[in-house]
Amino acid sequence: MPEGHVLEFTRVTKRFNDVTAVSDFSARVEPGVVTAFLGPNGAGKTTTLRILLGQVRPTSGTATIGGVAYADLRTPLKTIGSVLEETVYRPRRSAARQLTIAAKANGIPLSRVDEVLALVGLDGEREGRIGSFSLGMRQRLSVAHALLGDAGTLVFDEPANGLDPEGIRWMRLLMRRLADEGRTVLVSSHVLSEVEQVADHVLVLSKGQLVLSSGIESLADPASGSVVVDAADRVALTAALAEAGFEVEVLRSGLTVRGGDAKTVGALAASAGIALSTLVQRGPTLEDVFIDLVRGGKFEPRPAIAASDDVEADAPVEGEASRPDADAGAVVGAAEGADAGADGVAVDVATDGDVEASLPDAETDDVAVADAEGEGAEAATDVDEAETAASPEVIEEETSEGPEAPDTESANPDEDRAEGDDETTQSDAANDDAEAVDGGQSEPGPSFDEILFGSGSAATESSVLDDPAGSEQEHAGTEVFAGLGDEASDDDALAGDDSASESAADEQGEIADASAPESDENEDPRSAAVSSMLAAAARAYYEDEPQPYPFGEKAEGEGPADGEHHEGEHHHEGEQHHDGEQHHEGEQHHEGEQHHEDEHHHEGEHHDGEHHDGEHHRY
Ligand SMILES: Nc1ncnc2c1ncn2[C@@H]1O[C@H](COP(=O)(O)OP(=O)(O)OP(=O)(O)O)[C@@H](O)[C@H]1O
Repeated sequence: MPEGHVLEFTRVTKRFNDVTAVSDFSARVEPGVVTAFLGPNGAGKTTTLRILLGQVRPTSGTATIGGVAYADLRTPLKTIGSVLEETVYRPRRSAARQLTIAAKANGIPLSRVDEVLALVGLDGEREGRIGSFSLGMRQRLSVAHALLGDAGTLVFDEPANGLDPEGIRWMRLLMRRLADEGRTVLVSSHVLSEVEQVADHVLVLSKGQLVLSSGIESLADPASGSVVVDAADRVALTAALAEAGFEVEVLRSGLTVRGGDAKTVGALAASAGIALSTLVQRGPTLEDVFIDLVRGGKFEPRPAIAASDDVEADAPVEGEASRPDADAGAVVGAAEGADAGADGVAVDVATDGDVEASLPDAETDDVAVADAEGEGAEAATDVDEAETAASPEVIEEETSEGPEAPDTESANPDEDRAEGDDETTQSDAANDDAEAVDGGQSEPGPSFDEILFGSGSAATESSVLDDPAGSEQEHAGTEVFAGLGDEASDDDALAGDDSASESAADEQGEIADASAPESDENEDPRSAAVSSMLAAAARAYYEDEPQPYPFGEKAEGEGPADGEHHEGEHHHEGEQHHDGEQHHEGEQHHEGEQHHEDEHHHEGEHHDGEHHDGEHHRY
């Protein structure tokens, strides 16, 4: 079984003309766990991953896989497999053909093609033309490609896109399994719920900067979550809570109260003479954490809940249950958040839905990018076939609005799960002293969107939270980085001249300088791996997972792990995505593997993928 590699990002910065997509990003991603790379649209996740994959040359800094830059890997596909957003394929190729080309280019036994096709559920589409595939099928094909080399490291960029609920679940289980096998799994997402259910460790990126690195278990402090409460007289209950200064969200299944615990809320209701029909203490969602974080740094990592076992009990349930339902409802009270630290902002927190919604504008405009490449690329498209090129991803033209594409799949499967847990824990709690929460003076705290976008105020200065006791476990550490709201940092960077760098960036060879991982100073968040509560939940599902996982021996000669220098292929081979053919080929643009990468890819993908296929996630 291939072993995972440590991914090391050292002070990575990437500027696209006047846009700083990634700013001084340092992080270490460990094997054996699922690390979620979280952030809103435009935060810089894709750019960071592309830098790791040698598709975009960083303006500064390094990104390495097991200490080796992508460009220096001899057999990339055997070292790191990736599923990037909006991958483009040659429409006339069959799935099997596509994978066969990649296998050949990477010295992978052709028998592996059918294996991975079966693994992703496309065995029945072996000869089907990719152009006729649905978005979800293409996504599965991308996964098949990523798994082709049985690599020890897998990178998924918004993998849920295009997948139906079952597909998303399948994807989660797959990631869980890969991590459990000791591989390194890095998955980006802007949909919190997806991450919560499978991640062991979370890296949060906001406006190109790492703002939080934490083990999921450290975030799972039930006390920092919220309370779901309901009563026949919901109006009266809402009023009482609002009056007491609680922030309340009205959801389909009840009211979600932030800033207090079940005991307090129950007591408050009792003193107001309101009979409750539901009272449930929920664990915190990532949203809760972020909100808390910004509100004066209330968030404090919780001692890592040790091992998986215990974890199972609580977490799982909570994990899912906790998700606030897609805002079904209107935010009500808002008033005071616990501490008034934050500046005013609307309070409606929530749900993924919100998150997405808000993104819209953000970075849309910036796109600037590369020029012409698009076309060239396209042209190739059809031409294609020829296995010549190998690049799998072709697309059609580029438009220019890369980044913003509308997100199709927002589809959060879980959306509604909501607090299905309404197990009514009727609390009659007689306690009267419902100290109505901390004063009602509060000002509304910032919304989750604000927090992530930093639009509002927010963030404190990088404060590093202590590691929860006993959290030395690898990933248990939690670090909160620089203020989310700081835009300053970025700006400085905006050197108009970068353009030069861009174009220059193409000098393939260098993309991702091989420079070994320079020891980055301090920031190396994370610590070790530990199974989180949520991971435990995922594992639970895992049991039912129907699909076999045909990895195993295979591949003669492909040494998994080190990936480094085994065979003799050059990095240039461009295995990255699909085929693993050299960049020199001609698909460059399309595929985005080449030098010109930077812009190309993005553009290509975005445009192509998006427009044409409508699969985009961006806004
Ligand atoms: N080739 C490019 N040329 C110019 N700007 C770019 C290019 N690629 C990305 N950007 C900009 O860099 C920023 C980060 O984009 P990136 O795609 O990395 O974000 P993301 O976090 O992956 O977003 P999403 O969740 O929407 O995929 C955005 O402002 C985007 O417009």
